[in-house]
Amino acid sequence: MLFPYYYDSNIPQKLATTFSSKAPNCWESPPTGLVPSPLSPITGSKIWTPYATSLWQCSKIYRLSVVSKYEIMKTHDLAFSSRPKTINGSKLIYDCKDVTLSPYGKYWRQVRSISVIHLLSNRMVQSFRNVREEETALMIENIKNSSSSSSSSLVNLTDMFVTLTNNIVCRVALGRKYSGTKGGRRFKELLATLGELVGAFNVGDYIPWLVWMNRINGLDAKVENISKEIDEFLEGVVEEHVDRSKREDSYSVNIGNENKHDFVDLLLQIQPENTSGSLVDRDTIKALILDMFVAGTDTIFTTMEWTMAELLKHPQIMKKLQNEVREIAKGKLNITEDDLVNMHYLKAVIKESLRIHPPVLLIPRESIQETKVMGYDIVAGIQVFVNAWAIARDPLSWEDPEVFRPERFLNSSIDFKGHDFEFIPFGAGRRGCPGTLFAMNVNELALASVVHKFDLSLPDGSSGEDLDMTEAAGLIIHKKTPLIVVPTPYSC
Ligand code: HEM
Repeated sequence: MLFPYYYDSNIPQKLATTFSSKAPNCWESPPTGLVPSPLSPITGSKIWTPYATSLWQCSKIYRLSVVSKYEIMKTHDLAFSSRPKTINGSKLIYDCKDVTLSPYGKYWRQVRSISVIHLLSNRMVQSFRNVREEETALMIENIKNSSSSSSSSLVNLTDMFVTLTNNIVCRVALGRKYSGTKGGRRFKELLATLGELVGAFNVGDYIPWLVWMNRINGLDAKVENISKEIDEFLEGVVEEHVDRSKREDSYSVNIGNENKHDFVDLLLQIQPENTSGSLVDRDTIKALILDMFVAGTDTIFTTMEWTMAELLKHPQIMKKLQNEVREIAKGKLNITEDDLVNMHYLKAVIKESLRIHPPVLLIPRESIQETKVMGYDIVAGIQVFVNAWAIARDPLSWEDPEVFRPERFLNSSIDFKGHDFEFIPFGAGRRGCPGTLFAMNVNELALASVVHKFDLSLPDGSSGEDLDMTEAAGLIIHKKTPLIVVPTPYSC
């Protein structure tokens, strides 16, 4: 007989970290911390929940995840290569026609490869270099202007990072910025709500016959309104591109020529070839655009925000980074991407930030076939959460895991590319993040430019130790409070 188990190392994270060293080796004993949810027989839900009654059991759940990360993401990567289809995800993202939420299969392979070829490949990412450099220079100018125009010289750095990432993704995906327009500002707000709703708990996913409750508690109405507004905005974007393409004489891809064609242009080019049973229909185009915003903007600005917060908390690390950046960029007005190649400490700082503050606790996977994990039979359709947060703070893999110490990456080959399973902020395997290169290019340039151009301090002379490092709840774990700083321009 097959028993479904639900591996959840996410509950409760901090407790689990504290007690993990006391956990017995779960290879030797059955994972008693994982038992069927007492509700399962009543609800008929396929998901069985952890039923931890003691701290010891919590720690066992955690240990299990430490071992099973290889099992899930390497040994049985194919078996766990799908995503659970949720009610909110289906309603908000065109029936999960995007890359992130679509179930494993031919369609997912096709849309993932389209997104990589037309936006996320090394070649495409390099071709957007001018966009990154222009937008970063603009952000630096804005920081300078905001600090001089406000009497208290305070600057909301979180806002600056949000605008930067939004503008970059808008320019490369949609061909222009929308931040100055009313529609663009509303789209930004809608994306924030959409992010919350995609990750929000929907009782119908777990207890299907209680789905009616969403009509009473207002969730259904909220989801419908948001998806309608987002669809109107995206329709407008696609129509604008269709009109433009009709006017252009030649409609060939020209990556070398200042990205004459953006992501939407390229998606529209694919569309006519597949008229019957088209894989890339209008909804797919809108879903893929949305995917790039949902997966690509918050994750990037969150990394910048946490990195900067840790630098403010650790002035010696900030100084060491500034010395590296200012030495390499000596005599230059602006940092270019060529300068980044030799900024080894910068790369170590960002890695350490991703280790201690991974922006995503990994998106759930779902089993597509019967498989045996660690001696346990798992049926198809079981959700699995791999907790990147807990894994990257595991004392069995990391010395002083709670300490922010970039030096640990300096003489180490450990990278985030999905081969070193103690550090997987971008996931691993078939469903690993395809936007890693895109994200790191934006992150490195922005962070290096800020520390190059400014000395930063906290308002009212407060010290880094006072900085609020509380994490906000949600799919993307950003800082609960925005990062407000006092920037003093540094004369290069
Ligand atoms: C620091 C920035 C980023 C982080 C930390 C991050 C993290 C992740 C993680 C953890 C996953 C799930 C991996 C798994 O299940 O194994 C993922 C998936 C994904 N990411 Fe990212 N990501 C980042 C930036 C981006 C960017 C910039 C884009 C695109 C513009 C992007 C597009 C995607 C997509 C499309 C998927 C779904 C892949 C699939 O299911 O096949 N990400 N990301």
